[in-house]
Amino acid sequence: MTDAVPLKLFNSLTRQLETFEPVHPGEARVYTCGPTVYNYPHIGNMRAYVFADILGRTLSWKGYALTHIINITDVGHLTDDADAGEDKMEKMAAEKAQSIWDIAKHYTEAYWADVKALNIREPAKWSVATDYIDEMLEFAKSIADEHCYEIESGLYFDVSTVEDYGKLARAVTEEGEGRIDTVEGKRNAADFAIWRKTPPGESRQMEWDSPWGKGAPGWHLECSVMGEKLLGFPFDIHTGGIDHREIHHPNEIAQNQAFCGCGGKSMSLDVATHSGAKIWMHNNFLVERSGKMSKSAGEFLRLQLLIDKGYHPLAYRMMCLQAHYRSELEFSWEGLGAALTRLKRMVMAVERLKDAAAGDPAHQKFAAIREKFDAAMADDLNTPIALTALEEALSVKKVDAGAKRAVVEDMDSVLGLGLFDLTREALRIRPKDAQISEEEIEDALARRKAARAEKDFSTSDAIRDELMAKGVEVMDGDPLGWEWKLS
Ligand SMILES: Nc1ncnc2c1ncn2[C@@H]1O[C@H](COP(=O)(O)OP(=O)(O)OP(=O)(O)O)[C@@H](O)[C@H]1O
Ligand SMILES: [Zn+2]
Repeated sequence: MTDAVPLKLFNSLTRQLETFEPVHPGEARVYTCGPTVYNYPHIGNMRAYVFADILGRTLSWKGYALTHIINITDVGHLTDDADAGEDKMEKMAAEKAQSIWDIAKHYTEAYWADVKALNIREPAKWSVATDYIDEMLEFAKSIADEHCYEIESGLYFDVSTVEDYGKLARAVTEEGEGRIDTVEGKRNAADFAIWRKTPPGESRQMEWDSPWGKGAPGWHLECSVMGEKLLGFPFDIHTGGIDHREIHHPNEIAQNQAFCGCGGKSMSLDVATHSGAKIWMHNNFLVERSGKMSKSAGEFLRLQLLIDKGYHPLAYRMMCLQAHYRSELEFSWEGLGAALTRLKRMVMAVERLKDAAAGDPAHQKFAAIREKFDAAMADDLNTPIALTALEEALSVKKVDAGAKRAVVEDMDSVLGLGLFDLTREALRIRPKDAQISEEEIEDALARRKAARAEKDFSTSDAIRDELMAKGVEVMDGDPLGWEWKLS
């Protein structure tokens, strides 16, 4: 743990790097927009949580007492973020002819499995949107008179009642009108529903009574309310994917301004605390050659697919860390393979340290490397550079193994690769469609080893060919000690 270099983070609201100064001394309170649990998360979604995890780990490492909240959206997120379309949860439940609660449970558990596999730390709380309906109604009531109006489809927020609406977004003012579906009776194109009424004659699986009739809360309201209830306004940092910078977060900010009573036209958003959170951070997208990875588009890449193809999930975490969170990252299988190899090398180097008792991380041989690591993380979470510092630490020669272990463990507590829990064997996953089991491979390799020991090279070669025919390539003298791979 170190606080040598002050932590600087990029605030999307001011578009500047800012030194982190906690609202409550010694504490860090972070809210992360969580998944909408209508489907499996794709690996692009998981990039958002790897990023939030790195942020949380860095704050802990810098010595702040962290309270991290990630919500689970189980109601209210429409198929179009800009306030149009159907509720994603209702739609999936109808398609699958299942209850929304079952859908939510299934996909929340699937998301948690990915969280675990990627070494993403558990937040202080997973706040589930439907557990906060009463609080949402209270929040909505408190801003309704001054900032909202009721029309047939629901209670709408009038964005012209707050100063600087859309400051966070880069595109809304130019594109807003064209992108946002018009709803009959809306005063401004960017106005959004904070309560959606159930249309007459219809019933929804999820609906609650409200002063504006039976219905369901708007997605933006949910995050404002859970952030306020669990962390208190203002809290330190609000995170999400870069798409949230355009609509979801500007709308949250508008509600927060209204709630804080600072929606009056004289209050500018330059006073950071009026937006509910001091710093708004956004990770860029994981993209495919064809564009942004998205599950709405049909086929998508799940973490489980990577595992089925023989890639350890932490290879994907490594891939994420190799890019800065604010850069786009293009997914490719080659890139994932390279990330796996890099992880393997680290795991092999760490294997030699496993027997050493952790020593003094302040050993002078590591001083410059530790400084580099700290400077990288403090520079808006520059994980690509931090990874190289970790590799440099691993390659320091003729040094006390205990000191090296302590330094590496400390760095890994920030990067979260779990190097001391991984083994070479654990990293070698047999693809699901492989024709041969791991035991069969190991057995063949043992027979081959025995044959070679007896200088029976024809048997040894025959076993190699036999394995090759089953898609397994024997790798004699592989510098990574891999022994075999699937060809
Ligand atoms: N391709 C991507 N790369 C990185 N982050 C992403 C990507 N797509 C979505 N996100 C982020 O993932 C998080 C979870 O999003 P959510 O569960 O609401 O999915 P979604 O918006 O319905 O997904 P999709 O847009 O793929 O249909 C959000 O923070 C969102 O900004
Ligand atoms: Zn949110």
